[in-house]
Amino acid sequence: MAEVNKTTGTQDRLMARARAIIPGGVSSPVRAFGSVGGTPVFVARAEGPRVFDVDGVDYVDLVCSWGPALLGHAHPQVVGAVQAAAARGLSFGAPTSAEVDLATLIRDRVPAAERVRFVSTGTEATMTAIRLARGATGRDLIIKFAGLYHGHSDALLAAAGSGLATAGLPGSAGVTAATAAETIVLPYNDVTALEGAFALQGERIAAVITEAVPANMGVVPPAAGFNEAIRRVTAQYGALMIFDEVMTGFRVGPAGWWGVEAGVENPTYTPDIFTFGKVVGGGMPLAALGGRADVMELLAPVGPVYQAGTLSGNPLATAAGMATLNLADDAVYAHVDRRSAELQSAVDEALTAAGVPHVVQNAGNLFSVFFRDEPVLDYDDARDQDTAAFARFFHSMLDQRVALPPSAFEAWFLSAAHDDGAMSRIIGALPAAARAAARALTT
Ligand SMILES: Cc1ncc(COP(=O)(O)O)c(C=O)c1O
Ligand SMILES: N[C@H](C=O)CCC(=O)O
Repeated sequence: MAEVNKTTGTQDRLMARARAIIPGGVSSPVRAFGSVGGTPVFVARAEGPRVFDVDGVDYVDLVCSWGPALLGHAHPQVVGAVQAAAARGLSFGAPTSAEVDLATLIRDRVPAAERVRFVSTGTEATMTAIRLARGATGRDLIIKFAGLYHGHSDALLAAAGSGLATAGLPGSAGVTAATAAETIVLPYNDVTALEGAFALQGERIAAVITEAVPANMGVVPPAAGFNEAIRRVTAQYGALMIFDEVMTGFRVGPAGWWGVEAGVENPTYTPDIFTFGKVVGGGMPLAALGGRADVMELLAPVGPVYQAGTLSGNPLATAAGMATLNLADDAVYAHVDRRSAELQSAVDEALTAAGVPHVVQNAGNLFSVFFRDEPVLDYDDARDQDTAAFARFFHSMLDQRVALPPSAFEAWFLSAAHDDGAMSRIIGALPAAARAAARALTT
């Protein structure tokens, strides 16, 4: 096997070429290693729990394409379904039976998604959900929570998590003051702030959008009753509840976080609109929104809320999504849950042994590690961690051929393909990484 070469050679030459033609060298900022330093790993191929760089070095992958690879990379049946679809044509710009089948499968798993519309990215799904809520209510304002990320549409970039949290940015240039003024940002897990915002301007608020479980400032589980409180307050004021399951949908369980927390049979709460992405497209560009029939039927061509997409419902993407959801049975979720619990304990043990302040937080199989010793309840807490210690931890893991998300603000992802071999490499790497983090402690 090739030696790891993290500072010279192919990766650095590629990054130099990339920077000269692509801003920052990357197609999405969080990949750029900006907060951890060093050169990003250029991936040539991936299989099961591993990615292989352009020099042929393999890494056990805890990024999993930021969530979609629930079954592991290049699952033969998923790849086969995509190949078969490709042979029939790449894109038609016309309806297909595969879209109907996938929409039906989504509704079978999440019955509250009474109607489903396909788009290509999570950003489009949440952007459309906001427009739909405004169209349904005739109101302008929306509420989002600080540290939560819903993609990069103008309305949703204020105090956003993910790449903005990683770079320490409060929002984005290029968003007009008028747009920003229509987004109210509240602290997460704070029912009093939510009730206060509605008491002040409830008749102007179209929707509250929330991640089912925030996982873009690290994983911050909703406090008991918080999602129910959003449902209660929005219903009281005639606003809609948009439940962003782009990250959690079909990953934390067959019916996403809603299935885990509210239950599918007699749900304790039911959002008006759900957004899905990542796993639902099986690694291809596909996302969706779904929800109450009367609200969803406001979308064009039935209703007055316009939304469209040349590649929406693309046949390769629907084939990948269909194959993935068909394979994602109870055994897959049980495996990912078990591996996640195993890894959480091992990280905790290694960091404790090295004397590194930390807290491991999870919601189902979704988890992340904060380099601080107090629980994280909101974005202020999440930002109050030792990111320098994380950077050292990250690079030690990478040197030992384990690829973590290159940010202290992202979740770690496992898959059904993470077998004993993959787990033993990860767990074996943890003590040295924890000692490296200990040497970097700034507090
Ligand atoms: C919860 C959540 N919503 C929306 C998005 C946006 O999805 P996409 O990157 O596909 O636009 C993401 C991830 O990027 C996400 O994690
Ligand atoms: N946290 C983001 C999505 O969930 C990371 C993906 C990206 O923005 O590139």
